[in-house]
Amino acid sequence: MARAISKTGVIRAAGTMSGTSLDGVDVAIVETDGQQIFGFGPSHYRGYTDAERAVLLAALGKWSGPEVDAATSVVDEAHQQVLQQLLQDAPEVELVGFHGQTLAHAPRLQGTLQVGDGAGLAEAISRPVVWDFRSDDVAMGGEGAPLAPFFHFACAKYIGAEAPVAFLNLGGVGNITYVDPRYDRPENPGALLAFDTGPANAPVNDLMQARLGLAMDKGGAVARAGTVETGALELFLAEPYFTRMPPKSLDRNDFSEMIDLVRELSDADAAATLTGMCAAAVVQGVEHCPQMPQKILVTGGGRLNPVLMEMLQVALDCPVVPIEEVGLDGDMLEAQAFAHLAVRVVRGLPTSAPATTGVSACVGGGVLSVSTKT
Ligand SMILES: Nc1ncnc2c1ncn2[C@@H]1O[C@H](COP(=O)(O)OP(=O)(O)OP(=O)(O)O)[C@@H](O)[C@H]1O
Ligand SMILES: CC(=O)N[C@H]1[C@@H]2OC[C@@H](O2)[C@@H](O)[C@@H]1O[C@H](C)C(=O)O
Repeated sequence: MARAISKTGVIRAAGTMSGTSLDGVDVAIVETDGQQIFGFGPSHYRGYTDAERAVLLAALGKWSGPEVDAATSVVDEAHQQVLQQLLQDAPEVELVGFHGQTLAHAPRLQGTLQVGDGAGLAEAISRPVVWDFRSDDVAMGGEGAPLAPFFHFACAKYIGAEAPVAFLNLGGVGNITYVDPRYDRPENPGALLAFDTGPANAPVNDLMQARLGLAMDKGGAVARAGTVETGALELFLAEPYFTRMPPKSLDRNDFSEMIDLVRELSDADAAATLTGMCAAAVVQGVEHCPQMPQKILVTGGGRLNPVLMEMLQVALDCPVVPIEEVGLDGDMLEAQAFAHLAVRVVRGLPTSAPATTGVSACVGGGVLSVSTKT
């Protein structure tokens, strides 16, 4: 017999995220009724091994075939392991939101692909699992991303924001959510505006890997020694993506040719220029906001890069701070988002809106798979 999910009240849900940086799987617990956040629980992280990362990298940009099957197995195994670990600490978890790993994203063409078998996961951990969060949005004309905005709205209420704030996620790709907390619900027109700002850390990571055999520019040390090459920056900003009105979204490798713009530069200048491009894309993005947010709360690994944070602070006319400043967890926010969204799905609440993904009407995506075990 399947475990029933309570129809009202607070649910202790776990959410997972395997992001575009391909570093590993985050899992985190949120206590929520799908609208309000009541608290946060423990979290875990399970890194991918080099061999696993190579399997995922080989499948990036592919829609089917043996590479995708191999990547799916890696994703399934890593998620089962990290969730089994979490459930030892928190057996009371009632529901799991399983994002999976995005391998390809072209919402207006082939669609969007997040691999991972939610039905298999539900059996493996004996919990109901909500997964495939993005397909319904894309089917209704949306970008399928970003999806964290409805959670950001709840976070803005949780931290007691009274004026518009922005959540800026700097992972492999950057995305921003403008939240006006004076509205009651995230689906109210005017409450949210969200979109991907541009590439964030992925190009710098790719540069570090190709030139120095490093996974990232830790602490921005390489960029700190260099100078931004303005000609390359201007060419980058001439990309039509930046003048396109939001909502809009990107695939990890949509800007992979950026690396050509810095090919002739020294390591330090190339790193500084790619970091400057990430910052400039965010600055362009902030201009799309209805008004300057009172604060920009930065989440994701980019908040740990002081060079990037300084570039943002110099260019933007409002405080740009790590999200820890308001008591939230910048490493786990995306995993927490999918816990919250899973609860919204089982409660029949929408997970995206025209202002967050460009979808034709509010939609509650996601597939619910229930374990057959008691
Ligand atoms: N100490 C650090 N210094 C500089 N950069 C860092 C540091 N820590 C993390 N990063 C950057 O942040 C990246 C990881 O960010 P994050 O975990 O938010 O990505 P993700 O969740 O995989 O991506 P996305 O949100 O696009 O799915 C690293 O690959 C690196 O580029
Ligand atoms: C298609 C896809 O997986 N997009 C991711 C990616 O990583 C960051 C950015 O691009 C964002 O749009 C999204 O993830 C976050 C969690 C989101 O949906 O809100």
